[in-house]
Amino acid sequence: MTIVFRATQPDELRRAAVVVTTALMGSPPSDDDWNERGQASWEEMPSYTAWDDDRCVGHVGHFLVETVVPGGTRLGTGAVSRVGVLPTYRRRGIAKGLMHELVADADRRGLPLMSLRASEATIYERFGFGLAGEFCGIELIPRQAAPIRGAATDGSMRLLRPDEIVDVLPDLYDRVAFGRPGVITRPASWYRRLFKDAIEGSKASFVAVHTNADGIDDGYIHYENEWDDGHADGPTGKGEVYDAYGATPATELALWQYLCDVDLVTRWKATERPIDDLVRTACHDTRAYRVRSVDDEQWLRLVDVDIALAARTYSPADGEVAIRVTDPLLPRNDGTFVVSAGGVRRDDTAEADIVTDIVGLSAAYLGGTSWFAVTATGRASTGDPASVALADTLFRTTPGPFCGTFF
Ligand SMILES: CC(=O)SCCNC(=O)CCNC(=O)[C@H](O)C(C)(C)COP(=O)(O)OP(=O)(O)OC[C@H]1O[C@@H](n2cnc3c(N)ncnc32)[C@H](O)[C@@H]1OP(=O)(O)O
Repeated sequence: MTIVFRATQPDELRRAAVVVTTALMGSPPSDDDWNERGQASWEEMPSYTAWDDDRCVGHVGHFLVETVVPGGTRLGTGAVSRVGVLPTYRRRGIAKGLMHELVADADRRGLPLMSLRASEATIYERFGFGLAGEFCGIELIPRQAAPIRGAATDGSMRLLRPDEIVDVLPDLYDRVAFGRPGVITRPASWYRRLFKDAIEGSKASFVAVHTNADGIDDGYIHYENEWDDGHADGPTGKGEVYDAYGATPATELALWQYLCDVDLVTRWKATERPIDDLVRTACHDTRAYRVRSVDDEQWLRLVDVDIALAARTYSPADGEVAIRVTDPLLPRNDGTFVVSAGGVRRDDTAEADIVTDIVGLSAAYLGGTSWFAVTATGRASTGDPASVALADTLFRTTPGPFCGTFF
């Protein structure tokens, strides 16, 4: 059997979609789904397919987005998605061949980063991805949580009409959502998917916008609520929070104060919140905020180490640390990078304080995984624990990384 890997052609997209939905145990797109949204979202994604003769058997692709890195610069990113191989073709190196094509594609396009959400956490390190950020699932009991400390009190909230959402949100998201490293830009075409129920009015799904005292929209919250008839204390309201972005911490907290004031809801949940969520600290009673789960969120791969390291800022610290990196897939990245508060220089002759592979560097890059953890777990080595402490000071970011968008 000879498997051929090649860039997916426009007339092959629907067959690729069937392969991916089969692999991910979903339903293949209906004609309506495909015509309405599906085809367009596949067309905007550069992708590769694997072929056994004329049978499509595997697919990988990446959306072209930007990721905020520490300091606020946005770097071009291949947001990897729709990875799937037919059950009858697994464990023969097909995903490997496709991922190698995709990494090379990102490199050719000049994307300094690749990023993904993994179906299983054991798959992607072999392609250079490191776990760069986690999220937590939480529950919030509004009556216990309020008042939310630090919430802005001089603004106002308004609910968007369903027909306003696609017009208002892209610009608002771009203005207010980039407060953390790891946040990504959202292509305009994603809004109909991300806000489907609020746009169609098919559920009690809402977007509420915060307007500050100067009359400027500076935050929004996307949430749903419903009756919970199965609650032990009798019927009560419950709700789920999706996006909650404010241009300032005070605005973000005002969004949560708003949720606490929504009548009838006795319990909010959110499946994706930052690990260092300010909301927890802001609750009148911090036990009103319960962490229910912690999971891997953002897997990152540095495609161009020179550009990526130069693009981020570093925290104040005395001294410099030399990090030697190896990258079997992209040997151009092999080298020694000397990092200080002032920036980075490449000096392949420098004596290394820390030696790691591209996985270790990618994990530590956004400041979400410590060099201490990378070293202690064998992904990096050092003869000098003080260098590891210095690297952690330099790479630390506050607030920590969070993406918040599933793709
Ligand atoms: C970003 C996203 O889209 S996440 C969604 C990923 N897709 C899915 O989970 C759908 C269901 N699964 C699948 O379609 C396939 O099993 C895939 C895509 C995960 C793997 O495809 P395969 O063609 O079987 O992988 P392939 O044979 O190339 O394996 C490459 C390596 O990954 C390893 N590997 C593959 N799948 C897994 C897994 N699920 N868990 C752990 N290791 C795995 C293989 O052992 C192999 O290791 P090696 O290089 O050290 O020998």
